[in-house]
Amino acid sequence: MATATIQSIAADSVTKQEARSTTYLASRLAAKDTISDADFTIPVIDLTPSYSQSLDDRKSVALQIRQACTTSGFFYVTHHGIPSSTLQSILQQAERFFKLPPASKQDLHIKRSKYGYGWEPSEYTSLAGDLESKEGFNFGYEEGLDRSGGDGKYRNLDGSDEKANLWPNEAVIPGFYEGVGEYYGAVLNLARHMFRLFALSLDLPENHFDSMTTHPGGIARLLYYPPPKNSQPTVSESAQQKEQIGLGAHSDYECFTLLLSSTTPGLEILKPSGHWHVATHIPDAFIINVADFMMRWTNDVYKSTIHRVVNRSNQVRYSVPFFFSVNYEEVIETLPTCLKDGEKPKYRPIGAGEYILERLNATTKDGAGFYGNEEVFEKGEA
Ligand SMILES: O=C(O)CCC(=O)C(=O)O
Ligand SMILES: [Fe+2]
Repeated sequence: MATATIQSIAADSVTKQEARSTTYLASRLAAKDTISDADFTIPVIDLTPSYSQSLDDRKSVALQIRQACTTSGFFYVTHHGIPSSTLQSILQQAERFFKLPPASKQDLHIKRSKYGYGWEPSEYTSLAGDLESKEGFNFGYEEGLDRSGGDGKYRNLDGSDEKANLWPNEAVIPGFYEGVGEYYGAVLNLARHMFRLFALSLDLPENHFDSMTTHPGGIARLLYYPPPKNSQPTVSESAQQKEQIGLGAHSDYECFTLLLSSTTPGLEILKPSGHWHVATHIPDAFIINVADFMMRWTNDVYKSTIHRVVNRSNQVRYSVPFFFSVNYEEVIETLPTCLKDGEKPKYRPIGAGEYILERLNATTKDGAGFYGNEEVFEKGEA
């Protein structure tokens, strides 16, 4: 089993330090990982048995999840129950959104949000100091998007209860909210199902996380990656300076991410050797990866792995990550099943919303956040 640790983070260190994106990234890159590239696989997990009445069938899927989460931290899922038409239609909504004239997107600018919601123009936000070519649209959980109807208790990342999403006007892009809602509702259901499998995979009762995901954090993004401006981009390491970064190297913040993308490849996952693995596109599959909050919760038993996006093709790439968390007011402590006899937790208890907001703001200049800020990172200071 891999033994990567985040060396710079002591048990009770403040998360402000941990959160700083370049510091965090550097510490993760410096962490020693004992698995080899040969053990670094991104398995394809067929979810069919996870819907079986038999607990043993469900546990067989959980075991595969555990294997992936303790090594590469990434896996594909197929036969997840979301119709292909729903997947295609959210990618079409993304295409429609990004084709809107910039003037229609200005009202939704991310600088109008305290939580990083709304429209991110190209080269506006950055995860690792790179000028990122991607354009994005971010939104969070709201009850209207939850097929379970929710329980009326949703709170924003900072505990407030105002409505925080920034939606385009229906007249500007008719059917957008409904289309996004169809997808969000479906992926939220799948995420709750996955959490039950995660519970089994961690030797916990299957319903362990259910009560923590009744009005959960669930930030989704529509992302657009233009083809590179350079004429002949190449995957060779020597040509790295020619790469046009779509989304800088990072690990995700929440519990786990479900990623849908168009057929254009671009997702690159950092292997133990330091080389990038270019993820293959599998039609109708999701890529799921462990995120930092889950890594922390499991005392590093589950790995969140660094990844980035570089579009090396001459086609546009669209993607729709969904970052799943628990109810933001939950305070989490290391899961007991992740501690060996006598082992101490590496991390202090922390609130889910508090942690994610700090990580989000840490990607901005002086940690000031996006709200009201015209410039959110120092361009050219990688
Ligand atoms: O667009 C992708 O393929 C990945 C996006 C991603 O890693 C993110 O938004 O955190
Ligand atoms: Fe990511």
